[in-house]
Amino acid sequence: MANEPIEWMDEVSGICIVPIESAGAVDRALDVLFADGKSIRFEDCWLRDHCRCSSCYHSDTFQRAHHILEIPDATILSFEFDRKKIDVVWSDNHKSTYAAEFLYKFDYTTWKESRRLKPILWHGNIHDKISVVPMEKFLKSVDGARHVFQSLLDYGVALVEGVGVSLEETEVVCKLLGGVQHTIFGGMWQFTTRADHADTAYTNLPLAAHNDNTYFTEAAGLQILHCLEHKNGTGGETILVDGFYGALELKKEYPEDFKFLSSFNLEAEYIEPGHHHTYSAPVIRIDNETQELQQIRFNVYDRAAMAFKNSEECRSYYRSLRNLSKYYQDPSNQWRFKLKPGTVMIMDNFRVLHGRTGFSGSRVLCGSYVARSDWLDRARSLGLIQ
Ligand SMILES: C[N+](C)(C)CCCC[C@H](N)C(=O)O
Ligand SMILES: O=C(O)CCC(=O)C(=O)O
Ligand SMILES: [Fe+2]
Repeated sequence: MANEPIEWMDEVSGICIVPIESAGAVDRALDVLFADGKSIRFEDCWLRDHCRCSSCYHSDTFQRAHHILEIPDATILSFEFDRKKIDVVWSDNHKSTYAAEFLYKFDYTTWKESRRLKPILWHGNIHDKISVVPMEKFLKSVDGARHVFQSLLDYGVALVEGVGVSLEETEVVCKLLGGVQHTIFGGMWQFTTRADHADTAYTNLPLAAHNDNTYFTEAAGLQILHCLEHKNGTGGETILVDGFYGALELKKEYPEDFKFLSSFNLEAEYIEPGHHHTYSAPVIRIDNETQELQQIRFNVYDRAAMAFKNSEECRSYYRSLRNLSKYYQDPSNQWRFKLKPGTVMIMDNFRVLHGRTGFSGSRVLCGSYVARSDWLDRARSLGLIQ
């Protein structure tokens, strides 16, 4: 009798329950069969923890009401179901109701898939693929905002044009993206060749493609750059490259190096008077279960001096970083363009690497960071991700 459907329903929200005898306990789990044929097993501990009654769950704050130690280890005494819900009576006489739509979301494969970000890999010039949204639209319409965030989710880059050429106007963009993230560099920053911080960004030297903040426990989520002026000089071209594309090329061609960079904790540091940040983590962060890419933490300049446990580890470090660098330094993988006053560039610092060519003349940029949690919060509120 176990796992035999009692009844088939004719709609996805219809549910059909079968008691199971797994582990010899018919009352320790429910098998719920949905009309589309999907069957999901819910353990009784999960069901009790997910009771949505007003004493178990505050529907106004969306928080559980009980500490995990207070949730009784009760068993299911009886249950009833119809197409829309299951009513459960527990051994301590508590009653719970579970809506079919609620339960349906917890099919593991569907749930895991719904949480997956789906970056579109790119190399070379992607000007025609990314969103270039006028400031007015970004500011005033949900549609405009969705375009910007969708482009960030897909390609890790978006442009907003028609922005007033000032730090204040740029700040409006940064706030709309989730809010200005404060760091040792400030909130909104403006920089030129004056050495306001002990960093090569504040010079006219070239910067090879890199991620910022590899030395923070949590790197900035987005980096926003707006070139306010560049006069009496040349150079200063922006370089962007998809960190995920390079990492996956490495995985194909040098699987050992991919393995090394996704497991070895590389230390990065930032030092200036009064500050000393360091952080150790893999250059390529992946989801251990799905193997999906989560973050690239690549900055050849901000690497700390390190000791290695043996010569093999030391040699792997240099070999794998050089091999990964080849993809990032390959001009055919890069998108190079000149930032113009009025166009704000936004990039996903967990994925896309940025750099610039050396320059002469007076070049002034402003911008800010936005925390990853804050921009994903906006994207989620706009209905673009779960
Ligand atoms: C604030 N501003 C963006 C101008 C500079 C950032 C500092 C750059 C640093 N080397 C890093 O890569 O994290
Ligand atoms: O000057 C630029 O275009 C970018 C410099 C840089 O890497 C940074 O500000 O993080
Ligand atoms: Fe940078």
